[in-house]
Amino acid sequence: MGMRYLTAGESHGPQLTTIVEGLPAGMPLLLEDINKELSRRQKGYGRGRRMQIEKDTAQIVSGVRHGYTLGSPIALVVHNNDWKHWTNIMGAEPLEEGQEDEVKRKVTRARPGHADLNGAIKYGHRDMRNVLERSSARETTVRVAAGAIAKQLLSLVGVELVAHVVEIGGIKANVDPSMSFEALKDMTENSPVRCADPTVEEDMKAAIDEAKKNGDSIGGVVEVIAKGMPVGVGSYVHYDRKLDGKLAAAIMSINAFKGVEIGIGFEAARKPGSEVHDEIAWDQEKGYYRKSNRLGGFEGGMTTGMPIVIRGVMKPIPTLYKPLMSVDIETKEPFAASVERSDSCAVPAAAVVAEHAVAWELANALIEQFYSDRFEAFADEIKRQREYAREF
Ligand SMILES: Cc1cc2nc3c(=O)[nH]c(=O)nc-3n(C[C@H](O)[C@H](O)[C@H](O)COP(=O)(O)O)c2cc1C
Ligand SMILES: C=C(O[C@@H]1CC(C(=O)O)=C[C@@H](OP(=O)(O)O)[C@H]1O)C(=O)O
Repeated sequence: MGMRYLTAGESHGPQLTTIVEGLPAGMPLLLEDINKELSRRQKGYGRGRRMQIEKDTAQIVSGVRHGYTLGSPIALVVHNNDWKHWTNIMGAEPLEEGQEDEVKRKVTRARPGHADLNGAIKYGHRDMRNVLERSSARETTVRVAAGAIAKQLLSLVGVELVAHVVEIGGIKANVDPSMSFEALKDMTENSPVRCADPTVEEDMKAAIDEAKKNGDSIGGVVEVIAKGMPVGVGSYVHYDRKLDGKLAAAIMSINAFKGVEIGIGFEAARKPGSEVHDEIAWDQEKGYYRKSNRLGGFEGGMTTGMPIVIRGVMKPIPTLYKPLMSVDIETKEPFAASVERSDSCAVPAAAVVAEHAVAWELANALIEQFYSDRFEAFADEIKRQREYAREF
């Protein structure tokens, strides 16, 4: 059995919660490992005022003692600072007489591109706040917290990840593809936005400013690279065991993501097979390896041992200051959507989310394949697999 996690929490409710279950006992885990990732998710040019209100830090409320996992479920909580402005609007208790006027009026105007209308119809909510509170990407805070635990597990068994922004609003970062993983990791330590030419980063910022000035928003492409996965994780034997499929689903599940590529991805459609597949070689030190990595670390739904390279496309933020036309569900009248507060670009934050979504799937795949209730035995099993695969 693998790991699992649940998240709960509304964007303007008191807190976000995650429960992570299925981790072996005895794994070192520090709160600072999680908080470091939460703070990375909050950075990035183009975010709205909400990010100035929140200073995301987690609290571990179960499953860890004196810096080690216990094998019991790990529960984490992140408090929403903004909650204090929303206590009446978001309270769990029924409203008292006369209180209705105090709370903000119902949200009845659906934003194109958001979950508002479909969610309202599906769940029968006449107040779309009941939809937007949970469909908000605020939830990605605790996905990152759960992913940070996964990242810690991966790092302890020799798997490292890096995430970076490939393009924003059509402006490409043009990071040198031959750059080493370690150099890319160093370069993106403080920000996933790093461009071959630093002036390009300024161009990206200018494009975000321009979009904002026009009441618009822009999207982009992010890339996650994971290095050090052992060979043969995942499986070809059944569709739902294919690890590349699980990773694609994980990326697509992030708010506003519209496409996924592994390796050269869509480019493979335009190239002959001889320029797509990677030649196989062996040497004493590395064991089996590929001379190139155009397939991004996967053959047959299983890891090849080469770096996993996965990209995701984030659409522009749907809440726009320049209104798009929509319909009010109370009056059925058309209206031009207006907004109080929103991000104009969240691609850098989304890169950090993508990294953690990938980390979760990779850690889970390792747990499924090499599980032990004791972390040490689990890590030893992975070491043995590496030796076995090298000599095979
Ligand atoms: C980090 C991050 C921040 C986001 N910020 C906003 C925002 O401020 N306003 C907004 O309308 N959408 C924002 N989104 C996107 C919406 O959450 C998303 O478009 C919406 O939930 C509908 O889901 P879908 O786009 O996947 O169909 C953000 C997404 C991410 C990943
Ligand atoms: C709160 C976060 O992102 C939010 C995601 C979001 C949306 O609609 O997805 C809308 C905005 O929320 P608000 O309306 O409160 O400003 C963003 O700030 C976060 O990333 O932590």
